[in-house]
Amino acid sequence: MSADPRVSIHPDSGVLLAAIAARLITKLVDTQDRYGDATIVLTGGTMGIGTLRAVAESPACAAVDWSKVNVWWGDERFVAADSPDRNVLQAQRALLDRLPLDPARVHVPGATGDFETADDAAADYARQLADAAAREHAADFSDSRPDEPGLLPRFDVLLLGVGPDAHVASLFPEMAGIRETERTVVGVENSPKPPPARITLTLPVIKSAGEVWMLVAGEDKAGAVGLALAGAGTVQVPAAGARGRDRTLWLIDAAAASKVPENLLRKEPASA
Ligand SMILES: O=C1O[C@H](COP(=O)(O)O)[C@@H](O)[C@H](O)[C@H]1O
Repeated sequence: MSADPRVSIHPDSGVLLAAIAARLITKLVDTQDRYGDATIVLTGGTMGIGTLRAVAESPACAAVDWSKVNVWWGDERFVAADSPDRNVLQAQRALLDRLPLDPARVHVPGATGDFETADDAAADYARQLADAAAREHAADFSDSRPDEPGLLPRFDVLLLGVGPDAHVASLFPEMAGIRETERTVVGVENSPKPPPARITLTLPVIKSAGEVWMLVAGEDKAGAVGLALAGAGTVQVPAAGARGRDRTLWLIDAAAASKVPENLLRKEPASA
């Protein structure tokens, strides 16, 4: 089961980032109230890193118990650990370095110094996922947690940027990664967007998240957003397939919304 997309449009990218940060902080606080901890899957790119900067700037940032936040990445560029291209490094500089995170809860995809190929790093990240899921399920057989696919931890909110070609994470149109249905993580060796080698969660994993938030700004993304929301095929338009089980929220600015189908544009704001 997955939730149909809801669209929330903000006037420009500055307002959008502030709104996303406010939603995210609220989501993490609410989730910690319910479960004691909260799990977020981060994304790189303009909006992904911009969101982290906006969280860092928010006075409400301290409302979250960051020591009980589990952090994952939806994708990573397979480059040296200290490369400025690393989504992890950018996220650390934008926000994570200044938070009292528990290092055991921060799950970092591998870099070139540690693994020979992107596939090797992907296999390691898949193991990290499976280990976390095993620990989570062993600790909590009982109660209120929703049913989970066997090999995955609970993802409360998974953030995704969208490329002008409609890629999400490092799942690119027409490439092998977007067709993957068995593995949780795959290596990418020939990404059309540099750098060419990457590690990415696959679509079934993205769809296991409770909430998937699509963060998009700019006119160059309008075509991709319009196609995804019009229900294009997932292999051609990966963003069309990214959905959460409970909520799929498109948080976009007016420029990115210019080709959204009329029937999806609501007068009232999307419900929280
Ligand atoms: O390369 C990547 O691109 C996407 C989208 O980035 P954007 O700058 O066009 O917003 C990003 O979500 C992904 O994490 C990243 O590796």
